[in-house]
Amino acid sequence: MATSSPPTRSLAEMKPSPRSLAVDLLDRIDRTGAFAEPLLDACLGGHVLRSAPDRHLLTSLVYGALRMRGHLDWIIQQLYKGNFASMQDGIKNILRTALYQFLFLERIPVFALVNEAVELTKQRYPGRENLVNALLRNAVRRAENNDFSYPDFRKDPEGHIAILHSHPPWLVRRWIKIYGPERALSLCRANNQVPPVAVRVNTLKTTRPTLKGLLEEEGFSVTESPFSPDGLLITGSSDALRSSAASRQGLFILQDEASQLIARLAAPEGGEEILDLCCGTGVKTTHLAARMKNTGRILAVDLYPAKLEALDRLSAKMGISIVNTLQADASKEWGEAFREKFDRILVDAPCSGLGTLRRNPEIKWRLMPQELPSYSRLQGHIMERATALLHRGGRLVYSTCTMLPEENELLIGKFLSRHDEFSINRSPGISVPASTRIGEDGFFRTAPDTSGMDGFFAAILVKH
Ligand SMILES: C[S@@+](CC[C@H](N)C(=O)[O-])C[C@H]1O[C@@H](n2cnc3c(N)ncnc32)[C@H](O)[C@@H]1O
Repeated sequence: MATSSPPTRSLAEMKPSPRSLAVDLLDRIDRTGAFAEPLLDACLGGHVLRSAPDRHLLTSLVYGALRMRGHLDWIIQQLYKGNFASMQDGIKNILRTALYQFLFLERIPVFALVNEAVELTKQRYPGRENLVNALLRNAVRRAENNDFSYPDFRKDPEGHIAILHSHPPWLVRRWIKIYGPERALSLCRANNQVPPVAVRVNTLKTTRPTLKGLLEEEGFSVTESPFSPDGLLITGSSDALRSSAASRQGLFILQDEASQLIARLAAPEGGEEILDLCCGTGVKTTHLAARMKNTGRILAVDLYPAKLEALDRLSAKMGISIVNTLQADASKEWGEAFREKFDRILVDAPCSGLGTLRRNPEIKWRLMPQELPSYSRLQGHIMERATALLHRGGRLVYSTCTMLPEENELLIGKFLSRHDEFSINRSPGISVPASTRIGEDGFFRTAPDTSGMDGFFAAILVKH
């Protein structure tokens, strides 16, 4: 990919239209490797855009252009005579956002989107506006005449899915091999849908019916989540939800339903000693604490101090006092003081994240297949270290948000072959909606195409 940067302009210097901001954010995502969500939050939080439709358009453009990048780039490459790989990334993003609007959003007049793309190019890449104009007008004309011939699903399922449903070919090939072409198609289709806005109720401060009522009073349309007993699904933008009074009071946290089920699989009880080995910013740690009614103790470990600081802030906001944080590398040897100390351990392992492509579409374009073995290695090392820390009879939950066997079933299979003191807990005593996601092999799985939840995997292990 070309790495040359556009002339730098601060947000303040730019015309604050949703389209120019979308291009700016996409450029930053490409240049810095940042995730879309925090950048969008910061941009929307800065109130550069005031009207709700403009804020919504910005969000749709950033996520849409990322989700459909493979499809959009394929179209551009059908029309561009030069070397697409060496086209400036900023020009690619101008073309992608304009084309995305034309192909996937309704009620945006063609002249408006072409004119704005051309104007933006004039400002940022003077001399290239004719190219952008010609490419966009050509793409619009050919699309209107149904003049693009996409690969046929029966003859070339990999090409069809990769182009039409916008996933990298290597990943489509992997999923076809694992799940077959039909399932790979439905999974990739689902990955391009806008995910539901799901929140987990902070049961230390309120109840699900009470929070539902409060959010409805604030104007949100709310339903109870079908799988997580602690969840609500909200119609509307997460942007508005974040600035709600209920959010400021720490009455909920944004969390996908599948992710909400993981703490339930760990089934912690009040008064226990829990180890959360890869706690991140504490989305699941705070759920564990709530399930324990804020009694007992949780040691929350992560490699990155900034995440632990965020966890401390979240705990305070949610009224949690039983969490201690520790910055450490969970794949390294632990001291004697920790030996068989814990009743339950959660290893929410660092993983490729391929189950969350609806929410983090940038992952599919960033992840390189050659990186996958390093995830499995790290996951294996962290699990090895965890074994000594759990006392006999204790529960070890391994979870990921990915859908590749080497990070999930195969990893646990190898782990069990090395540790006959562990076995899969087949009757973990958890509530019905969560247990329906556990297969005959004892593994917990969710997927966006089968349940509308993110793709999670978990194994509940017990130490004898
Ligand atoms: C899947 S995320 C955890 C998400 C978190 N449990 C939550 O629910 O918010 C995996 C975490 O592992 C952390 N991590 C990566 N390598 C690690 C290591 N060697 N030791 C400890 N933590 C690590 C990452 O910083 C990341 O926060």
